[in-house]
Amino acid sequence: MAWGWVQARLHQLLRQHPWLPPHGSLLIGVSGGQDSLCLLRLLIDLQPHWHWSLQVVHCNHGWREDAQANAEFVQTLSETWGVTCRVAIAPPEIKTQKTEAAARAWRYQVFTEMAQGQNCSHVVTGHTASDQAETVLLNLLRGSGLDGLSSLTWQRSLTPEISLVRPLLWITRDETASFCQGQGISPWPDATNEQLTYRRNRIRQELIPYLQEHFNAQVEPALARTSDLLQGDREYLEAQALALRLTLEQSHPPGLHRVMLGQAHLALQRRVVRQFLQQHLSRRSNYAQIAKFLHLLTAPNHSQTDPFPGGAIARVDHPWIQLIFP
Ligand SMILES: Nc1ncnc2c1ncn2[C@@H]1O[C@H](COP(=O)(O)OP(=O)(O)OP(=O)(O)O)[C@@H](O)[C@H]1O
Repeated sequence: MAWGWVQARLHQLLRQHPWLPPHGSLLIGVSGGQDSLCLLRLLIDLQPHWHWSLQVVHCNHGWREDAQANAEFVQTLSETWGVTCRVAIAPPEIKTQKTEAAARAWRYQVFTEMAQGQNCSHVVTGHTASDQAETVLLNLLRGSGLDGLSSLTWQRSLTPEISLVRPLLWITRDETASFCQGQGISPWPDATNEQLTYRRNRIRQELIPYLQEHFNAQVEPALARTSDLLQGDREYLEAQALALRLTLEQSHPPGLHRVMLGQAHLALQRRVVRQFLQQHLSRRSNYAQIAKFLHLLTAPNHSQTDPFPGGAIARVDHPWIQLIFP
């Protein structure tokens, strides 16, 4: 098939960025909606040039009455297009819980385990600039910092061996819809997208159209660009914070040198503490937890925090702030 501008643009992008290497083994997450069908079609069109090995995974959450028919649609279409498709069925707790967060966590677990089982080095999803714009707005309204505003990245690690790649962050949902229409592809309608009960859908269906009409017709690519710019800043700050942490960390008991940490800029202090807590408490800390740790920078000797989740406390043993486990 002759390439149109969408295939050409993706091909050019992948030549500029080594996200999906030639001969790579790609596992493509396909819901059956317009974005992931556009992604699947594009990767199939580009495959003869890149020599990828392609497989599809569909996650059946079992939430909707048409879930089984949706799964069969993805399976049949993939196989018609010559790509093997595997369907994962959600465990009962996902079916009953019905929260977006639980469903997403389960999906990423399926992606990771299936990629490991099928020896795939890359998982590919169909997130678009529209998803990125919605994520920026959602997180901005929650009071996120740089990290939340740049969370939908082009690439991140699922495991040390497996990357998650989102190569459609440059295209909007309207453009994937036109692409599908132009190719004669009829996506599976997702009834949950129509419900305004989910905050993301309200942003998609009410806030973005309002912003497009009254502020910026190109608000989706504009917010996607904001996210992209911030991604670069975040990577830089994280690298600086890591380098600093390594110079002021002791391991037994885990601690940070508070005099040296106190001399750093607040932006770096917050990141160093977050990295430190994440490493030793094995969970992400929030703004309040980081603030109470930083409070110890100037507190009297032997001051301590109340317990972090899991029971550990931080305590000043000058010149160190140490983590003490129960
Ligand atoms: N049921 C599914 N099965 C397989 N892949 C899926 C499924 N749902 C979503 N995906 C993949 O994830 C992409 C984004 O979908 P969607 O925006 O609905 O997910 P999300 O929950 O917002 O994910 P994220 O948390 O990563 O933003 C899709 O283009 C597709 O590649």
